[in-house]
Parts: sequence; C-alpha cells; structure tokens
Amino acid sequence: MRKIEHIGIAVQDLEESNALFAKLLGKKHFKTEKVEGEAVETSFFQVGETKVELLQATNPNSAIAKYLEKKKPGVHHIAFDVENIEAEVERLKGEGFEILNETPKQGADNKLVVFLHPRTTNGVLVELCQEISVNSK
Ligand SMILES: C[C@@H](C(=O)O)C(=O)SCCNC(=O)CCNC(=O)[C@H](O)C(C)(C)COP(=O)(O)OP(=O)(O)OC[C@H]1O[C@@H](n2cnc3c(N)ncnc32)[C@H](O)[C@@H]1OP(=O)(O)O
Ligand SMILES: [Co+2]
Repeated sequence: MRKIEHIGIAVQDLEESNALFAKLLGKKHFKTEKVEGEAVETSFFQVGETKVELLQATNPNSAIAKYLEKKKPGVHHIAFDVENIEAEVERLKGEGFEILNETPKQGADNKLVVFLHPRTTNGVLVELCQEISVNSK
C-alpha cells in the first residue's frame, strides 16, 4: 500500500455535500464522475496527497443506496493506492482477507479497484486502487 488514495464518504445529496465540503476544506471539488458499474455519482476534493471522495447512489441497487438504508451518511470506505493490484490481491488472499471482487473493476478517477469485505478488515470497507496507466489502455 503506497498511500491513502481517498476516503469515501456516502452522501444523500451530492450538490449539498459538495458545498459543505468546499466550506470545510476551503476549496471546491476538482471533478465529478459517474461510475455506472457502481451506480454512483462521485465528486473529488484533493487534500494534500490524498482525496475526499463523495458518493451519491444513482439507483436503489447501488451499494451506497443499500448502505444508506441502514446507516447514516458518513465515512463509507478507505481506499489505498497500490502499485500492482493483482499482486496485492494475491498477497492479501494469502493473509486471509476476503476479496469481494478478485477481478479488478473500473473505478473512478482512472483507477482499477478491488474491495475487501469489512468483516475481515476490522469493520472497515477497504478499497484498493491502481492507476490505469496510459500504455495499458
Ligand atoms: C467509485 C468507486 C471508486 O472509488 O473508484 C467506489 O468507491 S464505489 C463505492 C461503492 N461500492 C462498494 O462499496 C462495492 C463494495 N461493497 C460491497 O460489496 C457491499 O457494500 C458490502 C461491503 C459487501 C456490504 O454489502 P451489504 O450491505 O449488502 O451486506 P450486508 O448488509 O450483509 O453487510 C455485511 C456487513 O458489512 C457491514 N457493512 C456494510 N457496508 C459497510 C461499510 N461500508 N463499512 C463497514 N461495514 C459495512 C454491515 O454493517 C454488515 O455488518 P453486520 O453483519 O455486523 O451487520
Ligand atoms: Co472509492
């Protein structure tokens, strides 16, 4: 794990939360992006080396929608930047962590992502992110 790539925060209303976090952080989000595969719309704030990712569900089947059925808006996951996501998945499997999607999937902000089940990570939903480099497209 090279650094915390982002902190994912589940929100009910992206526009409202964008305005709140702009006040909190003293800067506006630098992008919004829909991720069809996760049925979310995201917005990103750069905070030093890491980011804050706000996530709003775009349909009721979204993991974010399901989360907000049971829990209040708040910190949803921690994402770590990794050099080689396949190698990291193998390493973590060997360490006994439960991988939710062994095959990396498309995330936001030009990343391939994998999630670990929170029941094997002390109750924290963990996301691994690998930058999709230009020559691997
Ligand atoms: C755009 C992308 C990106 O950055 O590139 C994203 O981040 S997309 C971010 C959205 N996509 C994802 O999160 C994809 C991965 N997430 C998932 O597959 C799911 O949300 C699960 C983590 C498997 C949870 O699914 P679901 O809520 O249906 O299962 P469940 O209700 O049985 O929950 C199983 C247990 O996990 C707990 N649980 C659920 N969500 C949790 C969360 N975010 N953090 C910590 N614990 C969590 C529940 O309280 C429950 O604990 P108890 O059994 O003790 O009650
Ligand atoms: Co994320």
